[in-house]
Amino acid sequence: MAKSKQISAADKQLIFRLMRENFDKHARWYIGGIISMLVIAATTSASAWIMYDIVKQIIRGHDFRMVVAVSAAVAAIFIIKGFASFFQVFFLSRAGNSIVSEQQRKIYDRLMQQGVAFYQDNASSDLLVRVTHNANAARNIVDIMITTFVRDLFTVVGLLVVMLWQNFTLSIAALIIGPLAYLGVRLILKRVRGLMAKELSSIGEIIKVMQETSVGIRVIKAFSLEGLMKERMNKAVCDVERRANSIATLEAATSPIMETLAGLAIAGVVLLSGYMVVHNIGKDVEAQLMSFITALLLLYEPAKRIANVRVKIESGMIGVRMMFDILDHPLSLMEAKNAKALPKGKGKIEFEDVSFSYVDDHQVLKHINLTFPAGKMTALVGPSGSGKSTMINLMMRLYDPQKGKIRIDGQDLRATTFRSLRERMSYVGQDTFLFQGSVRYNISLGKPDATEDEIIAAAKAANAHDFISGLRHGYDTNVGDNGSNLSGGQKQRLAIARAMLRDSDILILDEATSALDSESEALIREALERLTEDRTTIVIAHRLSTIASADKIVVMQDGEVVEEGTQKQLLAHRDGLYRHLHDLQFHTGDDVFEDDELDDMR
Ligand SMILES: Nc1ncnc2c1ncn2[C@@H]1O[C@H](COP(=O)(O)OP(=O)(O)OP(=O)(O)O)[C@@H](O)[C@H]1O
Repeated sequence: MAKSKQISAADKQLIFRLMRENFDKHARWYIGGIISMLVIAATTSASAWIMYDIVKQIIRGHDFRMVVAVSAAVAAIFIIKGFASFFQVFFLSRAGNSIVSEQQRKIYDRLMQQGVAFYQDNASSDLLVRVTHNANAARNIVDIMITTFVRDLFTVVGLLVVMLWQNFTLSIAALIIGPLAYLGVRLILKRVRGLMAKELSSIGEIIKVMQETSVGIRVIKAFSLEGLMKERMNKAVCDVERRANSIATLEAATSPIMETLAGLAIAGVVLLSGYMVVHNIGKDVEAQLMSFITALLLLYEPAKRIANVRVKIESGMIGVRMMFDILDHPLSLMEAKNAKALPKGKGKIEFEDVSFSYVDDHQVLKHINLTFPAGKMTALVGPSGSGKSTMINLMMRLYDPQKGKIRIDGQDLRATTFRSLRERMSYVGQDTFLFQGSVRYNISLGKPDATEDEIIAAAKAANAHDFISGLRHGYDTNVGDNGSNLSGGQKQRLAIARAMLRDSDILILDEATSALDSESEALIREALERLTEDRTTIVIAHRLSTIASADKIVVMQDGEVVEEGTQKQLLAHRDGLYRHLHDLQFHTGDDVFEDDELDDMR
């Protein structure tokens, strides 16, 4: 962490970058805001200056017209200042709100570019804090920088000119407190930094507990984990409360320091000026002193804000740093500069000597050489952890293999644009994810410009139309949070309808392992048969029916392909792994096997 003495060079660069990136876009608002602030600074100084004329006219004035002119000037100064304050807020809040939305868009765009690996390394609660809190921190820093260094600084300079002009000796006496105030604030800075970082991580923990509660509520209830969750939440909430208190105390601690110093300075000035009046030193001394003391009193607030600016910047910089961390985080998966679209083809997929590991010391796939024939169904089978899902992850280019090549219709995936690759594929997974919205919306995600007829045809082909028609609002029924208003089998059929609508020539299917009731299972099986027809299909197969209808079966073990062939060929291998897996399932009487299918297989 940087020393407390100065804002670190890295932070200065970030602030500069933040200002540069945001100033151009919102120049109109900022220029309006800056002009308003200059007017505020000028009118504030003028209001101190005019005290001289007020006192002079009242005490010694013989010309009533001058008195009228002075009072008109006073009114004008205050009216102008009032309008300038309005425009300052008007312009700066527009710029500020626009910065927040701009930064949030930028962060989200960057997150969208990141590969799956990034999301595994970063907790979603942490990302949430970054999108919500940190974008606001960026706005605050820009606001603080501009108001402090334009409005407050110019006000202070204007008032200092008034003071020096009115009485040089008193000015020097009063200004001795400046360096003392600076020393006082420095003491506070260091602690604020550490506390802010900790407070943010506690806020992240609150969000994490809340997310886990919402997603895992069934498990929490079933295992009576309410107490445990409450304890976690309580701890996080207390941490935030404690740190917020400490930060507030520290920020407030600048007040007694500043008030004491200001009190001493003003008392000193009163003493000195009293002496001058008593001994009649100087011309129009009373008028001068009124103007001087007004300027000194007006100086206090902006000077305090300037002295405090580092504490404020320190607090905000934690969020800004976190924001730039995300914006500058290298992309885990990049599209090649000269990437080409994947041309329409039959959908043949080849793995050539592919090796892959998620983490350095654990190789998950080892030298895979394999072809998935175009227009045919290939089933991947093998024990849990053998690498089946990883094969699919690589095929969709969610990760890149460390070694070897994957080609679709002869084109290397690394030389292919993400969009064209993903457009050629549909994916139906074990856990169907549904987005907040209607049934229609969720199906249409397969092809956003689909017509109503196409959506209904896809739902019919997926055996989903009947149940959808029976829902309260038919296709307009809201599916709830991640489809919570639908059953597992219904959700799966919606996913199949989505893939039907997409009508891509490669289909990737991760079959559900969880048991469905037999009617649901039959409907899904029938829908899948329709979906997989004449498509290159790669399926992680758990059901015997799927394996039996596959054109090719690939058996995996410990990241290697140990057998491949048709069902018949593999069963003929008495000592083969497939034969072993098959016998194991058969003898356990797993209900996914049906007698007639087993007879067929033999
Ligand atoms: N994101 C990840 N980070 C690190 N290791 C992972 C990750 N995903 C999977 N693995 C590891 O890679 C290996 C292969 O996992 P994979 O999910 O491909 O197996 P699988 O055959 O699909 O298993 P299952 O049938 O249980 O789904 C396992 O040892 C697993 O622990």
